Amino acid sequence: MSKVLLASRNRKKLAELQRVVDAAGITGLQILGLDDVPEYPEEPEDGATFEENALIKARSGVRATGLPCLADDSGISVDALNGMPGVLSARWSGRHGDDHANNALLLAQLSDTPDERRGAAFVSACALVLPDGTETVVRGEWRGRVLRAERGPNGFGYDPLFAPDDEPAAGRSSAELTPEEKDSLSHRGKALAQLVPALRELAARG
Ligand SMILES: O=P(O)(O)OP(=O)(O)OP(=O)(O)OC[C@H]1O[C@@H](n2cnc3c(O)ncnc32)[C@H](O)[C@@H]1O
Ligand SMILES: [Mg+2]
Repeated sequence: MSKVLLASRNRKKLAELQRVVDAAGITGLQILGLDDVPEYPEEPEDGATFEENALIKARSGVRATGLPCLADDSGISVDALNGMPGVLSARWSGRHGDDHANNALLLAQLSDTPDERRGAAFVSACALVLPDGTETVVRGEWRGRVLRAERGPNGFGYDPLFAPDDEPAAGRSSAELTPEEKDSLSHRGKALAQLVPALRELAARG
């Protein structure tokens, strides 16, 4: 069984990757999380772009474990905030990973922004780095609008505040989509879809 490490502390990303791999019918690929490998010092996510940060995470995973390594760096880019929070999305409120505080701050910052200027995009860059040094970086984007209050129980992070533009999601936040609906439309779904052939090949190596 081939192994790939998802160098992420976010369990929701692990679940999304597992669903994409299962939906693609890829068998023979075991996805490990950081909890499944010996602890190693993680480097700061201090890149200027999602792509740089995804590479930082994937390269350090390969260096530490010798396993093929996948990493996602993602966030929400709000038009009215000139693309911020962007790479700072996970720590926008100053407390890393505090979804509730991050969402509250974003809502407050946009309180005077009218509906027609609440456009935003979720962005995901995914990097796959192999022990032989091969590096592949892909990107997916998901356009929508920032709502005026949180809505819906699913997903994570900014999902309750994000209303996708796509017709099938009409009138719902991304936290009101089923996991399968989110995968088929989302930034991460679009990025990971581009890596499916490489993951299939990894699995086939046994
Ligand atoms: O770095 P790792 O360990 O992978 O996990 P993380 O949660 O810190 O992930 P990022 O550094 O990539 O930060 C991404 C932030 O952007 C937000 N985000 C990314 N994808 C999202 C999604 O699909 N739905 C909602 N929010 C998302 C979420 O709030 C995250 O805190
Ligand atoms: Mg992070």
